[in-house]
Amino acid sequence: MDYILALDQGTTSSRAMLFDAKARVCALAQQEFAQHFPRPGWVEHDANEIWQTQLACARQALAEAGVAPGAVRGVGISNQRETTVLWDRASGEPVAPAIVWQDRRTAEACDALRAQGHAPLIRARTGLELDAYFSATKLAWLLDTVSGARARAAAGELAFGTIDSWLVWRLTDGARHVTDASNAARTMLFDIHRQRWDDDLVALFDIPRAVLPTVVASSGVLGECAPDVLGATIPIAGVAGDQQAATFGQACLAPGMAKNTYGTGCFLTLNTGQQPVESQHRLLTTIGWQRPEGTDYLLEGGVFMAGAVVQWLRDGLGLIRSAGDIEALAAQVSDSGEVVMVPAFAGLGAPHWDAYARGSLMGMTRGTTAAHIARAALEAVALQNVDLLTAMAADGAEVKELRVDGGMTRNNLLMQLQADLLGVPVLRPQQTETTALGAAFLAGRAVGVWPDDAALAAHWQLDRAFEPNASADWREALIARWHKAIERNRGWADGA
Ligand SMILES: Nc1ncnc2c1ncn2[C@@H]1O[C@H](COP(=O)(O)OP(=O)(O)O)[C@@H](O)[C@H]1O
Ligand SMILES: O=P(O)(O)OC[C@H](O)CO
Repeated sequence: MDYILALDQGTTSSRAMLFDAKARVCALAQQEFAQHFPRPGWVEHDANEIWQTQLACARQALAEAGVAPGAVRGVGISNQRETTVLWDRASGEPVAPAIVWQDRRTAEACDALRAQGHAPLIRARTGLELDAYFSATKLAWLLDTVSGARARAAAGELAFGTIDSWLVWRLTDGARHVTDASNAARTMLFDIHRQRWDDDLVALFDIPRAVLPTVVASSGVLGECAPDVLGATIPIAGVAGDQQAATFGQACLAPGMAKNTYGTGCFLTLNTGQQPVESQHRLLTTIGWQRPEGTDYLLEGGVFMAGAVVQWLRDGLGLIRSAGDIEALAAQVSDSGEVVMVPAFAGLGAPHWDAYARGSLMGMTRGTTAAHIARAALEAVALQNVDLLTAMAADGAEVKELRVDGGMTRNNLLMQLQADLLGVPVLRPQQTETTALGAAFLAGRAVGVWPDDAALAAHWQLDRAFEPNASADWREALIARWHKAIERNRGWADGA
């Protein structure tokens, strides 16, 4: 039997999964690691802890499955994107804590670049919105702030990478300093059309070239694990950012196919084939995966708060004891009693991009209960995705059905609400570990475990389809009320 080991390095935990050639999970290991919030708006990770937890999970998955490392045909990596690591090439030690994608410390630097008129160039080259979310300003901040870093970087002593680069560096014992095109596309330094580092942007952010990794394909052998890391010289054969990997794992391999991942936030991606679609509605254009046969592009919309809203109802308000309880609570009422929640706790992402919006609950009366608030929270998650799909449609990219994954998709009420509010079927597959599966697919295709894309698509099995089943009047009323609430939230925080 052939095996592929998938490493899924997420924002809050590292996971490793061993898949067999039938795409079945043979073992799964997971370890959480520490989140550091040294100042308001700052989010940091210890890159060494990321590596240690990831390595421990990989070893544990192999041990639990009882599979000899030599039987693993390839390693695939999917990772939290944008998070920025800068390390010393000689010692292999990070020179500072990793700056996480959620970190807002460079928001003002982005405001200044916007005021200088750089946003259109950035969008044209990278497909991205000028925002602190992406790696470029984080890397510039590290180079400016860590003593001596810029000079050492220019002298070739330091290496920059997103988490994929960092893991490959450690897996290969420093032999390979690479990133795949889907991760490079999230740095705000990469020309997604020519598929190379962009000279103008590298100059704009004042990044020494020597610090950048070599960009490689998302599917293809890019190096080998050093023998003492996992006990054999296993090829590293697939790498992609986690949302791109999940799109691949959902077998959204043809233009027009879309998936939405409901985790802490929501990330909706639509495959637009080998043509990048330039959004006129503030969605992101990004590389899905680069392969020898070509590059597939995605349109992407991300919202910051989805499952995190449920966590807030649990931990912040104490309305529920566990995340799953929200379904029964919200089902006690047939509507939210006209209560609207705008979950802009960390500003609003696509398509609104308002860093200064803040969360609110509106429309409450003396009759409002916890059940109404719970229902409004689920509606808010679904309504944020309505805005994303509407923006995609306005960009000429129609979504006819939506494949879903992530922890929140267990919630049947939310899935039905989503279908009703979108007006398209929502399809939940049996295999919801799509991120790791996508990394395994990318690696497995490269080393011949699966002969073609049709073999991947054959592994997608439906668990349940949620069909839209609501009147247009109901839908339009909810969406109109939602937009009214969004308008009241814009620019709420000081500094706007
Ligand atoms: N039954 C449920 N209903 C609503 N939300 C849920 C449910 N189960 C889990 N969640 C939410 O899903 C999220 C976990 O999903 P997961 O895919 O593991 O997220 P991530 O990978 O971003 O950590 C949590 O934020 C949790 O609040
Ligand atoms: O680690 P996740 O699953 O929350 O994903 C994070 C995204 O890659 C951020 O862009």
